[in-house]
Amino acid sequence: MSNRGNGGDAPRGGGRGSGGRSRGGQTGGAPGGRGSGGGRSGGKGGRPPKPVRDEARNAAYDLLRAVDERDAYANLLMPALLRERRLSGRDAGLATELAYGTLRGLGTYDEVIAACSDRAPEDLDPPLLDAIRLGVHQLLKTRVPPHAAVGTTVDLVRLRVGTGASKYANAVLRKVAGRSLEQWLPIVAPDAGEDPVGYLAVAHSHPRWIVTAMRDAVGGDFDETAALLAADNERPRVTLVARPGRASVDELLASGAQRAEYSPYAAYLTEGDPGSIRAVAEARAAVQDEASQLVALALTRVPVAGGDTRWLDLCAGPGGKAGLLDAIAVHGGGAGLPDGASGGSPGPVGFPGGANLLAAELQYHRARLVRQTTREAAVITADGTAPAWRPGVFDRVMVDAPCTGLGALRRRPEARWRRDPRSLPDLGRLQRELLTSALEAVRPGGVVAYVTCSPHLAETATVVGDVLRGRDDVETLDARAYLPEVAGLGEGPHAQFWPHRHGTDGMFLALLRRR
Ligand SMILES: C[S@@+](CC[C@H](N)C(=O)[O-])C[C@H]1O[C@@H](n2cnc3c(N)ncnc32)[C@H](O)[C@@H]1O
Repeated sequence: MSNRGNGGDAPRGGGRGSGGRSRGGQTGGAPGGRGSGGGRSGGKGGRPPKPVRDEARNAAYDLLRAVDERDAYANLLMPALLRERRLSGRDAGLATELAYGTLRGLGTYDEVIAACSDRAPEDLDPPLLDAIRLGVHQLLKTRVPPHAAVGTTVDLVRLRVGTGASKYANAVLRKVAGRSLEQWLPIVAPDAGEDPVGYLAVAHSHPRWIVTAMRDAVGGDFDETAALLAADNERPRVTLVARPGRASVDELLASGAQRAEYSPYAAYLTEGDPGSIRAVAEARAAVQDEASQLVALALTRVPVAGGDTRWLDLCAGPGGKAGLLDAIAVHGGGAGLPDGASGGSPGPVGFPGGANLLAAELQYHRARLVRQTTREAAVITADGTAPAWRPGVFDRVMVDAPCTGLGALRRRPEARWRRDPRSLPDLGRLQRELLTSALEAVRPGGVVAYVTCSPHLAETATVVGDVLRGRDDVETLDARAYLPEVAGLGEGPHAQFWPHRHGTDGMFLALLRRR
């Protein structure tokens, strides 16, 4: 992530350049006096002590380098890296926290580094910059003691980058250690009154364009935007789904999970590896965000007159929602739930079962993943905009459209720096085509769910509004009415989940009935 898009384009505060570099661990005493960070200054005129290799920090560092050098996806690479290094338990937790936290926070950290260095972050050698970021994260966002944060980082730079670079890192980090994050922000962030977007971008480490999009999506409120951005920097909880008729929430609870707040199929896993739970290993249960479960459930709850046997998932890969829809279609929404109850949810579970799902996915390898999450569904590799089916044959259609994924930034730590606002027009065209195709595929009286994992208005209400403009054959339903267990879904008629309100991904749902 040496080039992190336009995240750092906020005007810098007065601190830039105020902390001139000094060498060899002699930083001249960092102001603020937070213990001055310890660090490695070496013996009197002698050689510094032999660097110690810290496996957790090395793994975190290697992840940062892989994300920068080969565009690796952190959440895919990290588990493999931990296995390869034989890191488990606390070490695995530390490596993951340090790597993900650094990736999330580097928009803030680069501003602090800029204030403590005579070179702009973009002018530093990327391997050195990543190591310094790792050190800054420990200093400003963790309870790692400052001397350990500086010392382990300096050792890491000596081992992995070079001795000269380690002196530079030492000098920068000792300056950083002189202040807390709260003390740095007024120095490095723009004034919140003059440039609220710039302030939020630096304070919460998001590119400006995402701050603007989130602000618009929450209705312009500064504090709510700040809460949303802060939630993006939190580690998401692990939520499991018990696919009805295949597993039960009680089975997940017996495996150590906790009852969830909203979805009747959900349980929260607060510790441990989901893969070690038998129902998950057997694909009867899975890891699935609660909002993903609820938008699928909402589609199945809408009453549909007449036959209700043919369902379509138009964008099914990798198969999360298809896995749940397939189970509900076949077994019914109440299967596996206690009699007359719907888990922790007061909402009805609705559909009685007896339907079949067709799951379509453009990419072959993703269609193969859908086959692993479903049991009874027919899975095809197909372009949803050029249907392989006759029009008007489906009773329910899910279109979970490709999008920027701005609602899932918590679980993809580097994503905010990779997403590009220039992708919005192409995505918007595809979203409109897919929704139009879904409305053609559904029969009169049938229902379509349009879903995105993004709250960006250009991908949500605007798409729905544009597609429906001039059409009198589609009724917009109040999606919130089919999610009675969840408050705070917005002004309607569409429903918007939020990380800061619901602890879920920022999932959008529109429910549309063909007349
Ligand atoms: C947001 S993801 C769907 C996630 C999925 N519903 C789930 O819950 O796991 C969007 C999917 O649409 C697929 N896609 C993109 N263009 C498509 C098209 N024209 N027809 C069908 N699928 C398409 C992408 O490959 C991607 O797998």
